[in-house]
Amino acid sequence: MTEEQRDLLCRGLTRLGVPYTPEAVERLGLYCRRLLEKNQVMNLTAITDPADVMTLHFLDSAALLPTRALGGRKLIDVGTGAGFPGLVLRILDPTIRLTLLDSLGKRVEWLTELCRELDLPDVVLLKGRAEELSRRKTHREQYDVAVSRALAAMPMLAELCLPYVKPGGLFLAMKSNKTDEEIAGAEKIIQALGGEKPFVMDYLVPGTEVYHRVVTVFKARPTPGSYPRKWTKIKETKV
Ligand SMILES: C[S@@+](CC[C@H](N)C(=O)[O-])C[C@H]1O[C@@H](n2cnc3c(N)ncnc32)[C@H](O)[C@@H]1O
Repeated sequence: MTEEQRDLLCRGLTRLGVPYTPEAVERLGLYCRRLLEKNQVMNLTAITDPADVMTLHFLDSAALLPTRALGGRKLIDVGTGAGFPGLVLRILDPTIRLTLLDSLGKRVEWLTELCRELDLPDVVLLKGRAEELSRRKTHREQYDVAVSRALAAMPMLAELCLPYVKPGGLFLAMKSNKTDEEIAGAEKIIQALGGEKPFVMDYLVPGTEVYHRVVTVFKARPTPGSYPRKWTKIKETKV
């Protein structure tokens, strides 16, 4: 990582109010390098400039840390892709007990290799479809927090994520700030899945002029056994 990139990252973390150690910054530097190297041969991200990785991937992911009590929590990142936001959260807060889930075997294999190289042996990696794995006892309502970014529109996303969350836990969806309609359209299904009315908070991604949003759903009740439905049904959900 160049001095400039390190500066961009550290200033952004400070602006977000996220504490960091030199080890965490080193790990993020290596993560960025491996991501861009692998991206030459495997589709991991549309972002190819290291400075944009610092802001639009790392700082955007880190924006979940200051406002939410994630420390010590069991957290699942659903549809993690190249590890966003989950792996960034775990690097910056080593007390998070992290599971990364994705349906694409090649991405999960790459993440497994990356976690080995970053010396993060406690990160659990799962290959499978979100709507199938949440039916297993070992995953259903076993997590304090489910997070997800850029996986699906809010009504579908809620059905993919809320079944993982224990009653009393949280579902955090990372969205663009132009999602009022899809969030309003998800209220009914969120309630059916055991969640309360979503709470929306917009933030500026440090080092950019981009506003993103965190949608927080508190899970008040268990998810009925009829959810999640099969993918063919889920995707018919109107936005
Ligand atoms: C657009 S990418 C977003 C990746 C990452 N969260 C990010 O923000 O950069 C969506 C990811 O979700 C995965 N995915 C899509 N449908 C899924 C499902 N039903 N269950 C699990 N993963 C899924 C895809 O393989 C892909 O890696």
